[in-house]
Amino acid sequence: MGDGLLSVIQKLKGSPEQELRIVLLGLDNAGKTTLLKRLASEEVSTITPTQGFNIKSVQSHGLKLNVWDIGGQRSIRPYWKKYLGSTDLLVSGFVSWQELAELTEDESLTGVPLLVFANKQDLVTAAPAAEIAEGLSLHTYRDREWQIQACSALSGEGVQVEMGPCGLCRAGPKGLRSHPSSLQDGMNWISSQIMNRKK
Ligand SMILES: Nc1nc2c(ncn2[C@@H]2O[C@H](COP(=O)(O)OP(=O)(O)OP(=O)(O)O)[C@@H](O)[C@H]2O)c(=O)[nH]1
Ligand SMILES: [Mg+2]
Repeated sequence: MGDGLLSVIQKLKGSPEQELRIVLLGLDNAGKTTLLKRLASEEVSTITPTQGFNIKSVQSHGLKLNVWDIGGQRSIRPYWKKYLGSTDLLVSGFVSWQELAELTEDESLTGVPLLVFANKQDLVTAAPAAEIAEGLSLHTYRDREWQIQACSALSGEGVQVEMGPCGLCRAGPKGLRSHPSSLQDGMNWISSQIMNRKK
């Protein structure tokens, strides 16, 4: 973690509690509920498909993160946009670039940072984060901060991280770098993004 990020987090610790709304969106079976439960340090072995939505409040670096996990089944997708109002951060994964572009065009998401979790990295069949970033055309997102975070929500482990134009972290020679605990780093990134927005 860079010194800059660390100092932002340290500043956060001394500030009064702030509440943030984070929305998790993605196709069914992507692992959103598993990620939500992992973030809340809950058991992740018995999770069923989400019919509507789940909300959990997670404390991170003195921030209260109200995380909304929206079901990704086809029948629920038409309602996704109803959940976007007052969003501070959009977390996504496993949507097509068209779906992501359409979602992020929603005016309630103007300038809202985007964190993409490239989940299920424990599976040999998982697409690498760089491939997902390319598939989603993340490099074309110039009007918002974005980050792609490879992880396994099941194990809580992360593999690699690549960051967008925010400059908090420079990509390595292949556009990726190893990272020991990317779920936590994802939360750190969220905290720093929000802090910057609230300044
Ligand atoms: N191998 C592996 N399996 C995972 C991972 N994350 C989630 N899963 C599994 O994927 C399945 C779907 O996970 P969910 O968390 O229910 O997925 P979801 O995105 O909430 O799905 P919907 O609620 O239908 O939108 C479950 O069987 C999880 O155990 C992961 O990182 N690795
Ligand atoms: Mg779910």
